Amino acid sequence: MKIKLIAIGKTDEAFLEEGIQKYLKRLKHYHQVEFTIIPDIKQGGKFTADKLKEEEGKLILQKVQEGDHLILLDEKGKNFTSSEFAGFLQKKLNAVTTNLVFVIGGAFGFSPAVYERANDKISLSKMTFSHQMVRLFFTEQLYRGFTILRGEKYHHD
Ligand SMILES: C[S@@+](CC[C@H](N)C(=O)[O-])C[C@H]1O[C@@H](n2cnc3c(N)ncnc32)[C@H](O)[C@@H]1O
Repeated sequence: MKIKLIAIGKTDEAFLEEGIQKYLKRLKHYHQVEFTIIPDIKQGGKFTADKLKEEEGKLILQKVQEGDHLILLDEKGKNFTSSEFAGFLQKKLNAVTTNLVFVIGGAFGFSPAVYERANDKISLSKMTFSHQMVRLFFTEQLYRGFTILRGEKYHHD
């Protein structure tokens, strides 16, 4: 089973890309994690927010295979401490036999179709972050989660 992380649009800041790559590299020691970027919709700036979410949603759902366990990163999702998130991750690793797919929405979030397909919604904070920054925050939290599960000295409660 792979862990997949999907985001919309190229990471636009070198300082974010550097951090994301740093945690993806560290994650290799724990699990197979695949990061996929869905290219921005051409002329998307001319779309309404709802239309853009709908088109992005179609592309997101094309990447999700039948049976995949789809978890949305969403500011209105379940809130965890990092240790609780590690527990959530462990439960998914035990129970899910298909891919575990985490998705970060586009600048306006997700379409109703994506919400409908989702198995879980998790939040990193009640605050809203840019979809660019969430990539870095989440890869770090995923890494932190694995270190907690292994009892390594990275996280200190
Ligand atoms: C700028 S936010 C979208 C905000 C909002 N839904 C809207 O109406 O515009 C872009 C994406 O970043 C992710 N995101 C932002 N803040 C988050 C948080 N606190 N926890 C988890 N994901 C977050 C979500 O995937 C969200 O769809």
